[in-house]
Amino acid sequence: MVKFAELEQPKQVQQHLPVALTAAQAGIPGLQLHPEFITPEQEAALLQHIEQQPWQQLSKRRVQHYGFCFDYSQRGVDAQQRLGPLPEWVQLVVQRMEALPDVLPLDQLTVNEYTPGVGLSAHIDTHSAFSGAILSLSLAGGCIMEFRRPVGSSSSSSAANGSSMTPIAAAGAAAAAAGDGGGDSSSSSAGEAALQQVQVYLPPRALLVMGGESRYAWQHYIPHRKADWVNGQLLPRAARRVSLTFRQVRGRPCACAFPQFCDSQLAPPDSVVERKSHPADSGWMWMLLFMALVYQCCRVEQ
Ligand SMILES: O=C(O)CCC(=O)C(=O)O
Ligand SMILES: [Fe+2]
Repeated sequence: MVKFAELEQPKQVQQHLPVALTAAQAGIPGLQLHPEFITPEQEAALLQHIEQQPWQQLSKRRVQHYGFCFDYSQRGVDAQQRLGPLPEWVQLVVQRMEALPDVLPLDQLTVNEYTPGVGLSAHIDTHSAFSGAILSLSLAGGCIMEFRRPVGSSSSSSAANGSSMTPIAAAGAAAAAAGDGGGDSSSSSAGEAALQQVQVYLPPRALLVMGGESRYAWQHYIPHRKADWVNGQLLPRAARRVSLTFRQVRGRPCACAFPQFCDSQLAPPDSVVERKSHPADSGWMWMLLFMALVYQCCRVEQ
């Protein structure tokens, strides 16, 4: 079973930050943004097909899975459990996506429905679960998607001058390593680490392609809020945003160029991610034990 890394979101609201409307403005290597990738008619047809399929209710949003099932308890997919090919009604779009640079043949689709106020926690889609680029097609509504990664760990300098890139301080950056459950920033051994953060606006019908560094080294997330500030304009979230996330399920370990973020290339999580604090780990516990010992010794002396 392969896992899906999910991390805490930064707490601060950043209304003042510029929001990228194009991939060039975002400046994240490997990121592509294709506005109006589909027509309003194609969007309506996709929504109609989706509406005829059964939804799985999660705590805050509804989802559908095609190709392979996504196991939320494990935050991963079982590559041995194939549901079947992607549905007929999505094939035309899939063919166009597969013609884009960096996109491998796609065999897994997750449909997410977000209502206003609902977002998605920060994560890097698990390296060992999916090969190559991750694609997200937005339907019905738009939202800001935010990207972040620790400053100074970039393998490419092309990101440095991105107009929408802002260094911020946030805790627990090292937990971005693909280990699961490393999101307790207060217990991270990395302490406060500087992050680069980029906000990208995803309008309906736009296709986002996360390839290369943007897929393997940057966390992405959707803030849980009811409106987005986009360059001075407050855009209320639509009644719903439906996203189609396309991926290729990986059959073998990941050998990407970002081992610090790669669960295939890291040692088992216990040895690299600081475990959550246990009472016995605290200095106070040892101090109490020591005092009890001294007390016992003193009593024996008497
Ligand atoms: O809703 C989206 O656009 C992104 C979904 C996503 O990041 C994911 O399913 O891993
Ligand atoms: Fe994702």
